[in-house]
Amino acid sequence: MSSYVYKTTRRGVLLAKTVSYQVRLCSGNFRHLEVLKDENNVAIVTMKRAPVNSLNTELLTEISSVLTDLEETKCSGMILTSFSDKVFCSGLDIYEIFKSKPSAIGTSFSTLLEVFIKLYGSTFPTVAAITGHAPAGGCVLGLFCEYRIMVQNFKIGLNEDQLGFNAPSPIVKLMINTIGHRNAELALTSGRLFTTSQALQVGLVDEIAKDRTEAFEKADGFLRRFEMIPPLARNFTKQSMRRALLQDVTINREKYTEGFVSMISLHEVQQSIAAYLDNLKNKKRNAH
Ligand SMILES: CCCCCC/C=C\CC(=O)SCCNC(=O)CCNC(=O)[C@H](O)C(C)(C)COP(=O)(O)OP(=O)(O)OC[C@H]1O[C@@H](n2cnc3c(N)ncnc32)[C@H](O)[C@@H]1OP(=O)(O)O
Repeated sequence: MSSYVYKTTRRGVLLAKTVSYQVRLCSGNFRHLEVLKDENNVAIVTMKRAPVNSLNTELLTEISSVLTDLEETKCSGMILTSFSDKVFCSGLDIYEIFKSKPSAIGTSFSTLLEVFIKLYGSTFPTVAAITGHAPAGGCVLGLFCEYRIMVQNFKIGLNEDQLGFNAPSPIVKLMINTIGHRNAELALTSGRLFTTSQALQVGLVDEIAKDRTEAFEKADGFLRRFEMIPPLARNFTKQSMRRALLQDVTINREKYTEGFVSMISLHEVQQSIAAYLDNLKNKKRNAH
């Protein structure tokens, strides 16, 4: 287990260096996730696929399976976060969509849609504690949650156009629902990554935190807003707000997957991804 775990108290979530009697590690054999639950049955799900939490099929499958477990055990809330103080999640694992077999691209995307259905449609309240950069699929994970708290001085957004492909329509809808049509169109067509403060201004995130500890305090504050709200009523309202998009993704999952695979497999798109990866490597080289 990592040296830091999150100790939850009635007064808020605090960083602690040791496992408290109040916090228990969930059962389940996860390679890329740590799942802790407090005495109030709030789960803290920490992605820990070093170095940048890129979403490969294995990590996505683990997230999906945790979400099933949290539903079954009637979890009262969930905080999704990262082990890293630099990157929340770097999006889909580019190496699973670059020069890959259509079946592998399809599996990866379809598993992301499974996470969409379970996380966006969860019966319990969800909050993302975004402790670092959240490009593309990283931003998407945040958007699946109900509330986003982001540590200052990082970047978040849907930069798919920079890689040479477009964000699929359920993601476009999610972005429109969150920041409005005009802002979404401007952001998506340019593959814009927002700084934390720009993201707050436009409504892509709900609160800014100065560091991880504050992000957790605020996440806990968000979950505690519902202490006096009957969970059944809360969930009915949530589901009614999210039903249309959830039904669309559930019914058309296969169609969206086929569309994504066809688009990613195009020669021009593969060329753009190659150029993007070169650029990423050059940036790293020049930084050293
Ligand atoms: C209904 C669902 C619809 C979903 C629609 C589609 C959704 C998503 C599509 C995607 O998510 S495509 C992925 C897009 N991701 C990005 O553009 C992010 C690219 N990465 C970065 O910008 C940076 O790496 C970072 C995240 C800001 C971190 O920067 P840092 O300087 O800390 O680290 P690096 O040196 O750049 O990277 C370290 C190491 O990780 C590799 N890497 C980074 N991102 C990815 C990734 N997404 N997939 C795979 N690998 C990644 C990077 O190449 C470095 O590797 P090495 O050079 O060390 O081998």
